[in-house]
Amino acid sequence: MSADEILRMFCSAGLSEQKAAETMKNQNLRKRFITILNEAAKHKSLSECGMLYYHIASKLKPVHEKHIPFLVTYIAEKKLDNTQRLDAALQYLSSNLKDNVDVKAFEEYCGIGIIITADEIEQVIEECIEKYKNTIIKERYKFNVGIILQEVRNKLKWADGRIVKNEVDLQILNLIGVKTEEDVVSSIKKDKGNKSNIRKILGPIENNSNECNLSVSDVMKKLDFHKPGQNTITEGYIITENTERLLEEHLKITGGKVRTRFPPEPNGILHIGHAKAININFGYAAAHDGICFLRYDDTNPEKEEEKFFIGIREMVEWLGYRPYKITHSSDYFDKLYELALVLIKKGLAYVCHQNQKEIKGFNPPPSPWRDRPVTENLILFEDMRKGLIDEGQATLRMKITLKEGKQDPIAYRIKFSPHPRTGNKWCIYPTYDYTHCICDSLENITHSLCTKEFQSRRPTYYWLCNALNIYCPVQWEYGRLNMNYTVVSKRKILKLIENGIVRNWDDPRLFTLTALRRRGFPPEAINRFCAKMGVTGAQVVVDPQMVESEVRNILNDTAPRTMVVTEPLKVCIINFKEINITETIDVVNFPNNPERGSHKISFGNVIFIEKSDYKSEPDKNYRRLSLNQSVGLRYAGITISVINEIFDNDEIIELQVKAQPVNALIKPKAFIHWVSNTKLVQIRMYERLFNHKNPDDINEVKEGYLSDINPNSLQIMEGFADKSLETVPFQCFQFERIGFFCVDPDTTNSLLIFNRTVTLKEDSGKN
Ligand SMILES: Nc1ncnc2c1ncn2[C@@H]1O[C@H](COP(=O)(O)OP(=O)(O)OP(=O)(O)O)[C@@H](O)[C@H]1O
Ligand SMILES: NC(=O)CC[C@H](N)C(=O)O
Repeated sequence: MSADEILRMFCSAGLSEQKAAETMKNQNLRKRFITILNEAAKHKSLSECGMLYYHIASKLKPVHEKHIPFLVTYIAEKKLDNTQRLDAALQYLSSNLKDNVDVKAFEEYCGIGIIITADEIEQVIEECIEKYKNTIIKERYKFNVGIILQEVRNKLKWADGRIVKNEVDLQILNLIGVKTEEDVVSSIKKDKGNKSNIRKILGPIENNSNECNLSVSDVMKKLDFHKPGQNTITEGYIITENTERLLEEHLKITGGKVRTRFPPEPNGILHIGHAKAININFGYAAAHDGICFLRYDDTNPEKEEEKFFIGIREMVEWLGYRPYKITHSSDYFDKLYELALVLIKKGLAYVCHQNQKEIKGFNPPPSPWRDRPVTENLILFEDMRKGLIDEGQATLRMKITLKEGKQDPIAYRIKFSPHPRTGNKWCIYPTYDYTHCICDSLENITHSLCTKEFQSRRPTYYWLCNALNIYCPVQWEYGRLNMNYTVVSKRKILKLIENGIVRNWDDPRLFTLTALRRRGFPPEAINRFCAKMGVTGAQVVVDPQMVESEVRNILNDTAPRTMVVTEPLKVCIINFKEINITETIDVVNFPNNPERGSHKISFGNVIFIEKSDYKSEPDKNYRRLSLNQSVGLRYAGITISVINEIFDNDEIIELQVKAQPVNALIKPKAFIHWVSNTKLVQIRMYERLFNHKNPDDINEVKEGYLSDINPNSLQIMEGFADKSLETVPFQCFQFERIGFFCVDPDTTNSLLIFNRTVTLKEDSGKN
């Protein structure tokens, strides 16, 4: 057939001229579409069903081409009559790889024969609209119609999507009338809001975490990942003649359970971004009754240190997760080496002598050693292993040309560095591209979840598993989580430490997990924050307030209250003996929940209040203590009025006051906190470490992030707590009227040290 004839055939199947021309350019699609149309010609159904034929032509995987006549018959007989059923058909074929299709199971899977009437659709939609009636009336055209479409889909799986959508629109219109000008304006606003919405959902990875307070488990249950064993239905998965067998073996080993892994490099500490990865991997497994490995990805020996292995595990456990098993990429070094020999023998890997510079960049020249004989490759690879070739003089490369032009990724390189676990056994170490997929395969991982930047590595991942004929897991990618006003890169944090800007990796101004623990962030707050961020394909960049607000939510319920004065001013009650008050006062730990216990504090003739709670001559809105205004003391049931101010030079150093019991007549405008029998405490007040949102963006901070330090990021104060206050490191308290604070592990017997976790409100300011 001439090109013109083919074009005409495509157009008569219903393609526009432009679509037909595009199809001509795609060699595989063109060929497959012609085959399908020739098959369809036997049924004389070309013009009616052309678009459905095109649908299979564009979606059919090469291994299913043998099923073309089968599918065409179903389409021609109007049994597969819409794209929904067609997609189900393709999905069925991908998950059932046998040559002979089980017709009964197939028809059931595709809903063939199920007829859904317009009346049924109308009725189900009516019920849904009734359910959401109040919200629809309130939100009008801002209401998310997707909720109703999804519910209808759940109830009437095979209803025609277009008919459903039209009916939903119609019923909503009947309920709330046509769009008003206000609806139009607010929907424009909403659209603008959505543009900056960090939780933009991409691809099949979805959840509605912005809906309400979902837990990690709720979010993970909603993710639309494949079920174990259903690898073949995922996009881009490569099916070979071994796939079916390998998947069967895989399912036998796993018992059909979800298996994930969290694979950090033990070359540094974990940060807030890793908390997301931990929650996704451990959380997804837990939510599906599966298991998750903690696998140290230790293939760069010179960067790895024992303390990082320990620190990583500690933080995973601190977030509340228990690995099913702890493994290391290095556990598989022998196996990886054996498989490298297999690859070489298959002619799929070769020893190359190009240096790093030569193979860098886009479209580098092909290696002149690409076609060297297998025997020579085996000898040279053995020389590499024995340390007979110098570092940088040879690599083992995989023979795969990727779409993006990247060619032959490196599998092994020479490094004369001892490994923290395998010592001097190896001087060749496998790369990420070579190691990761094989380790995933050996551990029978079902979902290899990683960040978006690894998407371009997916082809190598799939290629290598298939080249070695081993089980191939499915890789899913999600967006990284980044935080404004901080840096998380290990190199940059190290610089901050070296320059004495922060004290260590766990300095509470950083966003490493150890720093957040030291600052008093409860792990549940971090997990909830991660749940709120959701699992999307888009990179998420948030301000610290987002996580801080979760911290407040948790600490409100868990941190007992106590009174601590951070900038003390001495107050002497001159009529103390007359007021007849007990010297020990019982204070509830949680005022909203008195049954959760109380603690005792002392009261006496000398107390300390905050300097800022006294102003000699305040403005008229000031509600606390002044020369002419009394103030109440929390829990003591008395008010104090100033009799005398005592100065040292210009500074007030003491107040003499008279106390009176609070009663119906004497009701102060405000009650302040105080401490009487004191214990010295050091209080470390933290602010953001950097002034700019993106301190490491050279466009924002010309001189670099080291020049962007907020000079007030740490202020150390000395105050008083009640002498009886007992604490353990990391314990959190709510200091009345000030904020949430956590006991720093630097605390000694003689000095209690607190870190400010967060202020009480996002924009704190006392009146
Ligand atoms: N900011 C982040 N957001 C979400 N996941 C992350 C983030 N950083 C790392 N991860 C994921 O955590 C897992 C372990 O990470 P690993 O320590 O090897 O990463 P990394 O990229 O070297 O981290 P970094 O360089 O930021 O310290 C990987 O799956 C990685 O994709
Ligand atoms: N696939 C992944 O999750 C990547 C993990 C790997 N340790 C890395 O970040 O380099």
